[in-house]
Formats: sequence, C-alpha cells, structure tokens
Amino acid sequence: MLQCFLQNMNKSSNSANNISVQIGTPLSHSATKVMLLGSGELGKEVIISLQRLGVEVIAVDRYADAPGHQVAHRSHVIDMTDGVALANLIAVEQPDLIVPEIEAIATLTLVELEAAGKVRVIPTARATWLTMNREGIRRLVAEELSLPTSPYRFADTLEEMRAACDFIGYPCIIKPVMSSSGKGQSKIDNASEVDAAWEYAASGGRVQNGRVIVEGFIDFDYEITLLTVRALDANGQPATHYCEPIGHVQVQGDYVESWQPQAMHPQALENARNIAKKVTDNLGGLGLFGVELFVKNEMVWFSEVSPRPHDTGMVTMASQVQNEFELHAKAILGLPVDTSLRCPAASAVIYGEHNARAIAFQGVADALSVPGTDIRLFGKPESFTRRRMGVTLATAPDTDTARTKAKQAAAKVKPVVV
Ligand SMILES: Nc1ncnc2c1ncn2[C@@H]1O[C@H](COP(=O)(O)OP(=O)(O)OP(=O)(O)O)[C@@H](O)[C@H]1O
Ligand SMILES: NCC(=O)N[C@@H]1O[C@H](COP(=O)([O-])[O-])[C@@H](O)[C@H]1O
Ligand SMILES: [Mg+2]
Repeated sequence: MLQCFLQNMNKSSNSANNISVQIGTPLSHSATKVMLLGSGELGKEVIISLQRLGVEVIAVDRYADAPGHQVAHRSHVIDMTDGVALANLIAVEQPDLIVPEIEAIATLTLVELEAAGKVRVIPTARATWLTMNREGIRRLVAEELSLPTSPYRFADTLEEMRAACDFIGYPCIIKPVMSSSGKGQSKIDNASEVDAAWEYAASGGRVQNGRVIVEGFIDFDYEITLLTVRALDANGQPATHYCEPIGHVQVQGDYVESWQPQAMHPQALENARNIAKKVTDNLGGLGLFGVELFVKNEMVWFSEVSPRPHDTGMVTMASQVQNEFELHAKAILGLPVDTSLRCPAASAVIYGEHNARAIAFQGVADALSVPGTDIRLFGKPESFTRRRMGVTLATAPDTDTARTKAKQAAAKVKPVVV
C-alpha cells in the first residue's frame, strides 16, 4: 500500500530517512493497486513499467482488447465519460492510485471523489479536469499565469465562430475544445472556409458539445514537447526534472515523427523550462507531463500540456536511460527518477492504412534490418486508415540520421487485411 508515501506527501518537510515507499505483492491483500483510465499504446507501456515495480494494474478502456488490457492483471470495458459507471468501478476495485491515460473521462467525478478523500488521481483530479477541455488549460495559462500563447477566442455557434475568426485574423486554427490527436482540427486561410471548419470540428470532437477554440496561427520555426517530471526529492518534496527537448512533425494535427534531443538556442530552452515549471507547479501532484511548446528564435509559446506521457515521447523508449513511461511510473510511486539522455534517437508512426479488424503487418523483418532500429506494434484490435498502430524507433549518432532510419524502417512495414 502507499500509506507511508501518502503520509509523507502531506508533510511540509521530511528527512530522507523518513521516505519509505512500500510496494506490496500483486494479487494479494498487500497489493499496491493502480487503475489506468485509458489503455492505449501509452498506457500499455506505463502498465509494463508499473508491473516491473511489482504493482497490480487494472486497465480500463472504452473497447475490449485495448493494448493495455493485453498486459494488465485485470481489465474492464466501460464508458469512462459516464461518471456513475466510473465511480462504481472505482468503488469495486479500490485502487491506491488512478492514472488517467486519455482526456475523455468523467473528470468531474474524479474531482468529487478526490475531494472526498476516496481516491488519489495522478497528477491531481484538478489537472485532469483542466486539461480535458482546451478552455480550462488555456485560460489558466494565458489569463492566470500570464504566459505567452497564441491569441484565441471561444465560440459556441457558427456565427460566433465567424466573428471569432474575423477578430483573430487569418490564417487561424479551429479545434473542438474537447479533442486530441488533431481530431476535428483545421487551419483556415480565409472567411470562405469557416463553414467547413465548423462542420469538421463538430464531427471530430470527443464530446459533442459544439464549442470550439479559434487560435491565431503561430509561424514557429519548430515545435517541441518538453517532458517535465515532478518527483519526490530526498526530503520528500516534489522537485522538477526536465528531459531533453523532443522535436516533432505533425500532419493534420497528429504526430508523425519525433526525435530527441532537439537543438535549441539556450535562451529558448530557458524560456521553455520556465513555462513548463510554472504550468506544472500550478497543476501540481506527481508524475510526468508533456508540455507542448512552439519556438521561434528565442521566443516560446505554450500550446498545451498532457498531465501524462505524451505520444511524441515514445522516442524515449530508444533515447533515454529511463523512458517516459518508467519516469511516470516511478514518479507517481514516490521513487527517484533519472531523466538523462542515453543516445540521440527518433520515432516514426505506422498508420493502419485500412479500415478493418485484425489486420496483419508485413515487412517487419525488413524494417528491423535497418541498423539501429526497433519497432512497437500496439496490438489494437481494429485498424482505421489514420489510426496509429505502431511506431519504429531508431538510434544514431545524430538525430538527422536517426530520423532517416526510423522513417526508412516505418516505410517497410506494410499493414494488410487478412
Ligand atoms: N495556434 C497554432 N499555430 C500553429 N500551429 C498550431 C497551432 N495549434 C496547433 N498547431 C499545430 O497542430 C498540432 C496539433 O495541435 P494540438 O496539440 O492543439 O492538437 P491535439 O488535437 O491536442 O493533438 P495531440 O493530442 O496530438 O496533442 C500542433 O502540434 C501544431 O503542429
Ligand atoms: N495524443 C494522445 C495520444 O496519442 N493518446 C494515445 O492514443 C490512444 C488512443 O488511440 P486510439 O484513438 O487509436 O484509440 C490513447 O489511449 C493513448 O495511448
Ligand atoms: Mg498537442
């Protein structure tokens, strides 16, 4: 159980000797139990990391045989946006920690249960609630913390959106307030494209409430994810650790390749870390955050933050001493972390290319014949043309070579319907 650890968390100061994290035996009365809410490719790796530390893991998702279901001790399929269903499952399983893995969950239920002292949510229930909706995190960062972001307006109707676009100016980006991986997102260059963007946003949101954010387009040089970890230090206090910046390329709002480290001007790196520190300090709790930032020369804009491992951070499975999933697992259990880079590396996405269940992948041996490469196939039961089904990883003396290799390997993998 995490009792000792939880007690230490509440104290204002502690000597190193008082920090005693106790992990029980899975599937026994002493088990330390963690429930993942969302069990896709990122959750699957968190589960594996937790199990290596002797934790009992319960994987939950909206569909059967999700990647994380396939490696957890137990699994459940529920509508995680249904607060009653979620609260009932938590009452049955009584996990020590709840680890949200996607945004689309009944976060207000988590806030209520946490306030009642019934659960501990990673990093905090408030953080999952604020980041579920672009409006919550955007208003916090831009209006309360006064950090630089793109200009923005929110809209509930087509007419409001048209006015918002005219106010922000063109080009601008339209996104449903509740969406991820670029779903429902479009960039528009003039007023004639407003109607189509409204329709597209309405079809792509993960909750059909119709609200959108209109963001001014930032003409950045490059964008990064700054993986930022809040973990307990030797005195039992949360301390902030940064991974090397991860560069990435997005197509239609979805990541297609990432690499680490992304070279940065020292002032830009300092600005990026300052933004990440202010945002993650405010969100609080323990765990790893993916802070998404746009960079132009020395200027840095906050884009959004995941209070959990990030898709672009899959590159750390090749590049870091402890990958982002191990870092998350260790941090949430109150264990020390090491964010150091081992080797420059890159990742490239493998999409499903077909709308079919139970597809197969040809060319895997060919892909792995590219020196320094590796592969992760997530095992999703159903493929969609633009569903991420796997990634290739590559290490090399520099990130340019690693990117080339990761893409070469990914191109050799051929999803087929069988
Ligand atoms: N205001 C902006 N200016 C320029 N580019 C933008 C802007 N907003 C988003 N983008 C581009 O679109 C990508 C996806 O945007 P965003 O991260 O907000 O979407 P998302 O649906 O939350 O995606 P994910 O879940 O993968 O993080 C960004 O990484 C960036 O490349
Ligand atoms: N950008 C967020 C992200 O990458 N999340 C990851 O994708 C899964 C959903 O995939 P699916 O839509 O294919 O089910 C989530 O469960 C998570 O692992
Ligand atoms: Mg993003």
